[in-house]
Amino acid sequence: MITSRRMAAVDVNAESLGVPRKQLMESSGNAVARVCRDLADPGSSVAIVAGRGNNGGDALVAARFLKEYDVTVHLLGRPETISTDIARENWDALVASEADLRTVSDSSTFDLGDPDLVVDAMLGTGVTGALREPEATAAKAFNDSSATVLAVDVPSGVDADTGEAAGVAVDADHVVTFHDDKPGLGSLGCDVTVADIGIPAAAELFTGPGDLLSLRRDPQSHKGDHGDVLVIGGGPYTGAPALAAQAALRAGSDLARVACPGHVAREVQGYSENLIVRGFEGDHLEPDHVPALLDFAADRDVVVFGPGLGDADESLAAVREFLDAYDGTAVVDADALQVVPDVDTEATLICTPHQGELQKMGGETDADWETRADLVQEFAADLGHVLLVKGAYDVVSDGDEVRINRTGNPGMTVGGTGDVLAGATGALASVLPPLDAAAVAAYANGRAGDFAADEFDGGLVATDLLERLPAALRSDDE
Ligand SMILES: NC(=O)C1=CN([C@@H]2O[C@H](COP(=O)(O)OP(=O)(O)OC[C@H]3O[C@@H](n4cnc5c(N)ncnc54)[C@H](O)[C@@H]3O)[C@@H](O)[C@H]2O)[C@H](O)CC1
Ligand SMILES: [K+]
Repeated sequence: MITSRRMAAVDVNAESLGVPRKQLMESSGNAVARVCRDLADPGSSVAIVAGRGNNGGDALVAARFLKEYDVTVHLLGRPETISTDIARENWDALVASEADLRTVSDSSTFDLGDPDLVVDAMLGTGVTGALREPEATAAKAFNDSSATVLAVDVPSGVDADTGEAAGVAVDADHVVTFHDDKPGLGSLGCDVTVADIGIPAAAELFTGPGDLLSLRRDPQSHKGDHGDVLVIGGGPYTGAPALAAQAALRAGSDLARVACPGHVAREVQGYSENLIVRGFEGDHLEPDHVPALLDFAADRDVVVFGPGLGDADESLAAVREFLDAYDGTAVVDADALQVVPDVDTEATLICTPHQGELQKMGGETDADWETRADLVQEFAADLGHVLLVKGAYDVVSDGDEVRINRTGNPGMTVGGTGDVLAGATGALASVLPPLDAAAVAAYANGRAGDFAADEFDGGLVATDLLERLPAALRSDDE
């Protein structure tokens, strides 16, 4: 099963792998034609009803493949209003080929005729709200006709994720959907064919520019909608919590707070006036601090636990106590990771170990990334948490799905890049599901590192990543 949102991401990732959308449309159209041949005998009449988006484009391709049928193509709207270049190119090819074409400018000019088969390609995953005209009139005509109705990707007017319709929708006999089954189709009671349209498995497995699409902001949003992240760390190290908190801001969090020992607090504040810093007594985290930290964490979206914390027994005991009682979302990094296998927590954890830390947690690793991916997936399932295991190929898994990130470069072995990643993961976990947050953070952190390496090669430092995170999180596909 794949949601519309994930499908849109995978589509862009396929494009970045060198498989353009027009090629996918050709495969989709071919698949539509194959199902038409299963549903209607050669020589029968087929009405292809195409909308102005890519769903319509799929069916315009199908028209070229159905030479042995009596095909009429109805375009809902004027050709100038076709909304994508690839759909328009396929329309133009039909015009040049003198296919039997009708354009429907308004609902009064729509005449379905009496076809044996209707191909519903009015709207696919691009639908918003109830069907407008002339689509609504056309949908009623399909539903009233005795023709077999084949829907392209999803019956027009139906939400592919929920199976619900905001108003009138096409009642299809059969759906040919692309790449993978859609969650909303099962409840419709029609036959579903899933057609492979040649999207490489790599477009789902490897993070890519499509993964950034989920970060688009609602223009109506308010302060706090994009995250309030609390970094708990510092002690032996002072730079690490400051880097993590600044990374949270650069990755889009509205607020970033740091809770750390008092002497660290002064330094962290000195690094950046953008941070809200709270010091606690003593020179490292102790169990006595936990009740106040739990209170402080309760109103935050995500806690990032571990940067610069050190591995004093008392600090690790405090991490254990905190996680035992905490039920929010936490990114766990650095020395805090080693307690994760022993805690019984209600919290949603995203653990960000490098391979040494993974082994310290009881996980296994391997030089071959595919084997490592299997091992990480199994270990994530055992732990019941999301793992982001850092390496030349980062492996992200929630125990069910696996994503691999290939951005990044050897210059990133410099100190502090892991703290940046942990902070960015915290910010993204305020706005995305945990697996997506980890995958997008790994992708953007590596991409920021690649931008920095263009300038500084092996001399890049962690603060270079901070500056480049916003650009690394920006989608070029808008
Ligand atoms: N990788 C893939 O999944 C591929 C999918 N393909 C097909 O593309 C469609 C999605 O195409 P898109 O252009 O994004 O959207 P639609 O064609 O569904 O619709 C856009 C079109 O419709 C108008 N519109 C929106 N809502 C309404 C409404 N309620 N009433 C009337 N009109 C509406 C909007 O203004 C646009 O003009 C996917 O389903 C697949 O079929 C690719 O071909 C191959 C790759
Ligand atoms: K459709």
